Amino acid sequence: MTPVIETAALSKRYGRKTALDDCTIRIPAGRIVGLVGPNGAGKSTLLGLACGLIAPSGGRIEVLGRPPAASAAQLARVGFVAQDAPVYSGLSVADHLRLGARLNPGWDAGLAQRRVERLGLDPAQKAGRLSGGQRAQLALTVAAAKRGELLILDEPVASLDPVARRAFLHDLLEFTDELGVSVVLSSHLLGDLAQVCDHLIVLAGGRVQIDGAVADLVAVHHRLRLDGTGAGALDALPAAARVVHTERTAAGRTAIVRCADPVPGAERADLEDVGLAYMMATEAHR
Ligand SMILES: Nc1ncnc2c1ncn2[C@@H]1O[C@H](COP(=O)(O)OP(=O)(O)OP(=O)(O)O)[C@@H](O)[C@H]1O
Repeated sequence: MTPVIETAALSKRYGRKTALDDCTIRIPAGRIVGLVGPNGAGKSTLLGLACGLIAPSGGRIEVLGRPPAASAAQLARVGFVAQDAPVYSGLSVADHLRLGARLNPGWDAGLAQRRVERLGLDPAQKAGRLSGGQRAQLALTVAAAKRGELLILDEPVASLDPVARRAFLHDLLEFTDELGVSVVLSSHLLGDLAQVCDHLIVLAGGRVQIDGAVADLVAVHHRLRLDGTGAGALDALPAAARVVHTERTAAGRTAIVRCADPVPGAERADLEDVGLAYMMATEAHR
């Protein structure tokens, strides 16, 4: 199956600033991908490249097997919601749907209508008067009703409270299942991503730190509690093990260890442990 996004040595520079460097990833179809990284890691840059909004400085990127934004037909295959869920504040909910219908050849008016009704959005309400959660849902509705094959969402839940975030992500899961669409969403909220993502990409310092199916990543990462300096436990690790990061918290010191074999005394790491360990390890080396 054609990957939804495939890059090779992709880079993007803004003047002398390298925002993305030597990025090589392959995202299979049908995944819900969490893209995480600290501020300035290059997440929006990677998503902008995937949408064809910006051009690479080097390397190659293909989206659904073609260069991004190669044609109007290619643009119609990708739904994009930029950071802060942009909507037209002077236009009503119904105006957004009318505009979507006019601009998108594959517009699914029934889907848009059903979502607006189910979310309880008043069609006559101006978008500028909607809550942050409702605006995010409206932007997602417009992107979804394009009926593309890939949805790219840049920090869609950043401004939402925990209850609205949970509702948004639950809804996203339901309709991606229904539409069979692949999703790439960036977020700082690893706990939220753990609820919905089956593929994780960690970017830090403009570079991909880790990329893979969540099930594969958690299978080879372990959380090891350390006593005192932890020297004993770390010395006893299998030869193939690599300590990704150690951290001191109120509960004591913990190491996140990468190892394909079992690590005696360790627990299975979760998506949050893995994402955070790679981000913090990179920051610690800067
Ligand atoms: N148009 C631009 N001109 C110059 N530098 C830019 C531009 N856009 C991004 N950058 C720089 O590129 C780097 C990556 O930015 P990017 O917005 O991709 O990061 P991000 O991971 O999305 O960050 P955040 O989580 O804060 O949204 C940053 O150092 C940023 O300052």
